Amino acid sequence: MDDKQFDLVIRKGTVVLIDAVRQVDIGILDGKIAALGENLNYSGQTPVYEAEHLHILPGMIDAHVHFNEPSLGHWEGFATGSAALAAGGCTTFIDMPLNGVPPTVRLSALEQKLAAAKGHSVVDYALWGGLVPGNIGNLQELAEAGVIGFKAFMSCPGGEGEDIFAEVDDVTLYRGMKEIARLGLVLALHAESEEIVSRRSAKAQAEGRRGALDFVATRPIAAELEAVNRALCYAEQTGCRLHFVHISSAEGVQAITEAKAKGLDVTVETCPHYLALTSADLEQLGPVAKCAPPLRTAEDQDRLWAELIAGRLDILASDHSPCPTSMKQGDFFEAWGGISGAQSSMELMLDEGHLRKNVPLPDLSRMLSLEPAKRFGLYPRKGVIAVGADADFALVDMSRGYTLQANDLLYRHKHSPYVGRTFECRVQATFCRGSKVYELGEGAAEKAEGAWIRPIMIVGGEVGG
Ligand SMILES: NC(=O)NC(NC(N)=O)C(=O)[O-]
Ligand SMILES: [Zn+2]
Ligand SMILES: [Zn+2]
Repeated sequence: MDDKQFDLVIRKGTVVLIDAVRQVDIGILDGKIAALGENLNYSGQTPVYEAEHLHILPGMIDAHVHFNEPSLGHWEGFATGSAALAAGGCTTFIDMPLNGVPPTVRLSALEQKLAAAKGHSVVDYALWGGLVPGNIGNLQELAEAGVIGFKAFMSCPGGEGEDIFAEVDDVTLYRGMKEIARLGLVLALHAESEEIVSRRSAKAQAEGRRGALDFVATRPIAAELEAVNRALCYAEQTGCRLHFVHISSAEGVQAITEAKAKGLDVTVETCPHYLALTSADLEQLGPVAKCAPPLRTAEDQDRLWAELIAGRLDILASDHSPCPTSMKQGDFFEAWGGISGAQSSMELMLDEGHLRKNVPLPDLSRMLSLEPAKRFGLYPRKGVIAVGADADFALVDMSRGYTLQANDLLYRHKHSPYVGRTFECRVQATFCRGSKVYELGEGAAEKAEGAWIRPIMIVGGEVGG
């Protein structure tokens, strides 16, 4: 008997590999991919999932979500947020250090975050720490505990209360970068100039200009570009590795691409909403589509697509920043800034990118899974379909169209700018470490067995994590 034994075989799916798409069987043992190949041998008792009509991609690694626990679980929590991600083909997320209270800016807060997550997430997760004025002395304890990197805001993130996540001043940013360089981690930046944004915003509101396009005009591409260039200047001086979150413009991508050519260790993320929605949609849909940086014009969006198609974007992430529906109504300046989109990221990118624009599946998968895994120390365990990696997959039906209804959403609050949108493909099932965490028609798994993943990294020459 040379039959290999597996816990599960996923049979005859069209599998997206790093540089090819092939119809193969996947043999899974102990949560890992144990074999890949045409017509694997296995015993008659082995459970089989028939995937002949499905594409199989590495599970998305969503490097940018805000799940708001502890304290703001009534906005979104690990249970509902992770269920929505599973329904969207995501198998690992990295939770931002805000808008939970306290924000994840010191060890005690990280412990509260971990306690809130434990036993509630259906997919795996890693955590961001935060860099804010006054906490540079806390970065090391957070790094040692296993955060994936640090996040800072160059403009005011919004939110209320005492223990708020504040934007960095330039001195904190510079000194924080020096410390993060020493710790060997990445600094993720929300890059918009507070100076430009706050002045324009105050003026527009004082003059009673409060519509969708008035809001957009307060956060121009120039505000993004100025912040990107200032941060790149500090990165060059400090040697800090940078990751720019949610870059909304081709200009921003180009500045980052030039910095890479100069040898800086920097990566760029955009979000599906900048590729799928425009400022005209914001006018039409209302504050449900409000985010910062804001949605751009159709021409700007075309140029961002051109950057993606040229291979100059590293990471696609949702920036799921949910809130109660009541906070997404009314005035464009007062409504919460943040889009609920986590469930739709992969379907949007497959539909808009692959089915409509012919972006090859391995290229999309690189931005959805491989690059985030590599950048944040999760590779080779995650981010790829290869023998030895975790059995994390999205099974997608590329010919099953549907129109998204609010009731399809598994978020705590069932709003999204994509409700009513028709998708040409649909996630059929999601597996995390070999366990099915979602199936269309059944919903997300009842057992929340997602694990906290710490980065595999080199600190001062020693392997940590
Ligand atoms: N406080 C937030 O969650 N902000 C987020 N809001 C957005 N993007 O509109 C973000 O990532 O900047
Ligand atoms: Zn942001
Ligand atoms: Zn965000």
